[in-house]
Amino acid sequence: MSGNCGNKSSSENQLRKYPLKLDKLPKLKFDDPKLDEYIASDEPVVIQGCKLVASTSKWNLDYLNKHMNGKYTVIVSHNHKFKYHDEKKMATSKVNFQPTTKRVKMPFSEFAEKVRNWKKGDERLYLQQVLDNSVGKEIVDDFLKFNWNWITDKQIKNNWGPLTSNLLLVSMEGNVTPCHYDEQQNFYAQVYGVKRIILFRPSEFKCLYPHPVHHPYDRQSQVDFDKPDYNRFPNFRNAQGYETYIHPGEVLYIPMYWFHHVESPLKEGPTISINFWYKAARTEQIVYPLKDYQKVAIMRNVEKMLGEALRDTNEIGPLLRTIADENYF
Ligand SMILES: C[C@@H](CC(=O)O)C(=O)C(=O)O
Ligand SMILES: [Zn+2]
Repeated sequence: MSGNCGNKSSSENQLRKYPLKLDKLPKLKFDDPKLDEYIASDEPVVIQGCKLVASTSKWNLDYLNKHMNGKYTVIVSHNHKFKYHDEKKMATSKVNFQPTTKRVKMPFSEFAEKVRNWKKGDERLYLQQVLDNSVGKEIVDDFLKFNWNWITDKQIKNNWGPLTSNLLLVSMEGNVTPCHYDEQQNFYAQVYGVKRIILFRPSEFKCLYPHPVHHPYDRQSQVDFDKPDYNRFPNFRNAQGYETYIHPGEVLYIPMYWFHHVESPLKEGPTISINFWYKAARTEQIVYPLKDYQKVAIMRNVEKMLGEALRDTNEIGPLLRTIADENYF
């Protein structure tokens, strides 16, 4: 792998430039008493030394190639962006939607070979495989040796729901997962290489313009960070975000509903990460004032309810404008 991943400056000049004001995220040791306060208050933080995925310290492309002998989910993109689309919503969506990526099943050996021999102009690949028993015995053994005590302690302490999945993420250098939010809590563990993650509070919703709920790009920002359209998205100029670079062994807590943009540095080889998605805690008692993510959840429910009531999702926008329009009040 070229470049010195440990040196942030080598990663920095391998990064794409965005017109954003970004503060640094805190990095805390796993036994820092402040850590649990961050997680309990849905604030992102990088955790060091928790050894969550210490059993993957020997993982690299060769090791995975040796022990993953099946076919795995690989996303293919004709550019560096891997914007997620909901295939179920493609079927029901009223918009003329053309996805920019496709999802294929590919032997790991073919994936590794294409990554190694990639040249400018080739399609880009991003392996995104749910860790299940389709991977080899050694990988399962490594999985069983994750620091489940540590992460289960966090799950219970914060009253989270069940672990829904672990996604194994093997990215080519330079790949980008554009800005989006998820509705689950996420411990994002870095295994190999350095990854850059830019995050925004749920309250930055107005600056990031996520697609409508019924759109296949639901939860994804409409703003192209590489060339923002300020006429359509003027508030993007005021987006206030955070940035961090996570190194092997570090774990980033990405709170649910926080927007995040993830990228692998341009010329530092493939990166490997594993995420841990947990269902959110059930809201026992509603406390006012509501949190910003609760307001995003309410907006989502209004869109869903209107979609059901109106049937034609093209009518949701005009009806909301009628309600919001000052002529009405
Ligand atoms: C898939 C991942 C992004 C990436 O690793 O490229 C992500 O968005 C998440 O774990 O919530
Ligand atoms: Zn995500």
